[in-house]
Amino acid sequence: MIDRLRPVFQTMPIVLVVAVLTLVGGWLGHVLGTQMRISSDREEMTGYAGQLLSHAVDIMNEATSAIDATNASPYPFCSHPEIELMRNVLFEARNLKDIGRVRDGHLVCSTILGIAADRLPMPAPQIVLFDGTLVYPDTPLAVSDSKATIIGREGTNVVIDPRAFDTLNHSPYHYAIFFGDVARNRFVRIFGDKDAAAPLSTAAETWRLAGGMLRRDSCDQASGLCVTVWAGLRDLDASSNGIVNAIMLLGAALGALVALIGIDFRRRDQSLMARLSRALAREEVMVLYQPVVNVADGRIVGAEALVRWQSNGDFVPPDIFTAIAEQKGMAGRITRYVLDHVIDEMGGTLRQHEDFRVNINIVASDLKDPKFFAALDEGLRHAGLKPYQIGIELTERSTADSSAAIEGIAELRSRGHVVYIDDFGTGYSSLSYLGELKVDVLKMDRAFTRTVGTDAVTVSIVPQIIDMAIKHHLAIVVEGIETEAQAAYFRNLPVHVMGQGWYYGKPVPAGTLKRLLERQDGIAAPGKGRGKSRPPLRRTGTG
Ligand SMILES: Nc1nc2c(ncn2[C@@H]2O[C@@H]3COP(=O)(O)O[C@H]4[C@@H](O)[C@H](n5cnc6c(=O)[nH]c(N)nc65)O[C@@H]4COP(=O)(O)O[C@H]3[C@H]2O)c(=O)[nH]1
Repeated sequence: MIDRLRPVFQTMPIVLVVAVLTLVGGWLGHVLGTQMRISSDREEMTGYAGQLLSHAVDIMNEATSAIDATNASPYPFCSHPEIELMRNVLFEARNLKDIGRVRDGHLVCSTILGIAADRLPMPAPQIVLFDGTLVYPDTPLAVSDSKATIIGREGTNVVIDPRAFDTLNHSPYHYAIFFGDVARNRFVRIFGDKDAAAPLSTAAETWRLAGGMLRRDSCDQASGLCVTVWAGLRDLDASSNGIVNAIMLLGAALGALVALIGIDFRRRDQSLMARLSRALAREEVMVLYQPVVNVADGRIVGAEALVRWQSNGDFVPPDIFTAIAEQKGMAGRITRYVLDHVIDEMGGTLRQHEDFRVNINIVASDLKDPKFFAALDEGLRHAGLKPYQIGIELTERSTADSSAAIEGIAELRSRGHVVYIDDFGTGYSSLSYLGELKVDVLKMDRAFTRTVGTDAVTVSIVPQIIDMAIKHHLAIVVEGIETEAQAAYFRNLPVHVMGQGWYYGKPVPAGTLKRLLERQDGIAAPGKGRGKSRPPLRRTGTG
């Protein structure tokens, strides 16, 4: 039963990660889509309110002009010529339904009524503006059963077409137009929704999101008009649900994609580690040796062991797979593999030449790993080598956990190993930190070597690093020497340094290194010339 369920348990975390990231992506998409929707709704409402206001301004201008033209009539009050004049004025107006003349609070004549048989009383205006303009909103008309807004001044009234805004209806928005004395916050609704609440403020623009409504009020002091536009969020949702849903789906799809890419990366890492594990077990990983020379005379005094691995025919850079192996807890296996190969392949040479040294690279976790220390002891004892013949290289990164690094380094040195700080200058270490770490040798990163012979500003750091290394009694290995100019620069320094780089030799198999050594007197023939170029074995002075 458990076996049958195993695949389900194995795939469950993947399904969970994909589901969670899909939901998170969908939720973010929804939030983003809603924000975009609200901002586009706002934009649309602003445009709509602008159209309403400009139409309302046109209507009020028309009303004012009609009133002025009628009041300027040269004819007797409500005479036939005056009514004729009023009809001509009305003919020119697009949004007015009637023009009438008023005396003592009564309508006496109008373009539609002609001369009223009975004088019709006008209701009290709802608002009287400072220039004497009277506003009668929603007022029953004498000539029909309908109601309309009437504006009057100095004995003339105009009836505004109650359908003047019909062409501007725009679902899902509602609107209302207010008119009055904006500065004193006194106005009445003259058009639009009867239940509309008065503007919340007389500012040029006010937004309110409450009660499931998005509302915009805007007032224009010059014309005395305020426009209020609002819509229910649900109605807005319905009109733009498509876009929000599309963005939400896109977010969900992106979330799922990120999850799948992450899982694929993890699988690749895992399968890379599975392949590395197989390659180590089958001894398919090679160890090459790069000569370390005495820069003064170019003689090989040691070597650095470097791993080489080809997976499915492709070369995998060692810094990449060792870093992944470190994350996956597999780096210790590589270290022990390299150590075993160094002892197997170079043990004879090391026994023959006691002042020759091969360095191995280790990682932070090795410093705390009893298996590593046991393997070192066992390897040295078995091969009959001196501890100082196996140098230990640690990158600056490996020493980030300083207390563990200090302890591990002290342990290695107490056993007689020479400890190198690798790629110096690229990471964490300051020279004072180096003092605390108490290593023996500083390997100056090849980034600094590259600047020698150029105008690069960083070249000025090289003498500084060397000076401070001397002050801390550290020996120096310069990495990445590629040209004669670089070699000459370091050869001519007043201090003795070791060097490593393509100029002296690329990493080569053990057999090739041994042949190089055979060509070199003093190494090829033990005793001959020995001691001419000893590598720095121990830190001197305070160390
Ligand atoms: N451009 C240039 N490059 C030069 C020159 N001279 C040497 N090199 C390269 O510089 C690197 C020196 O090794 P590293 O600083 O310890 O840096 C090493 C080390 O951090 C890591 N590594 C290699 N082998 C091992 C190993 O066995 N264990 C662990 N933990 N890390 C290893 O991978 C890094 C890269 O190793 P490699 O690719 O072998 O690259 C090597 C070497 O091939 C030169 O003149 N010019």
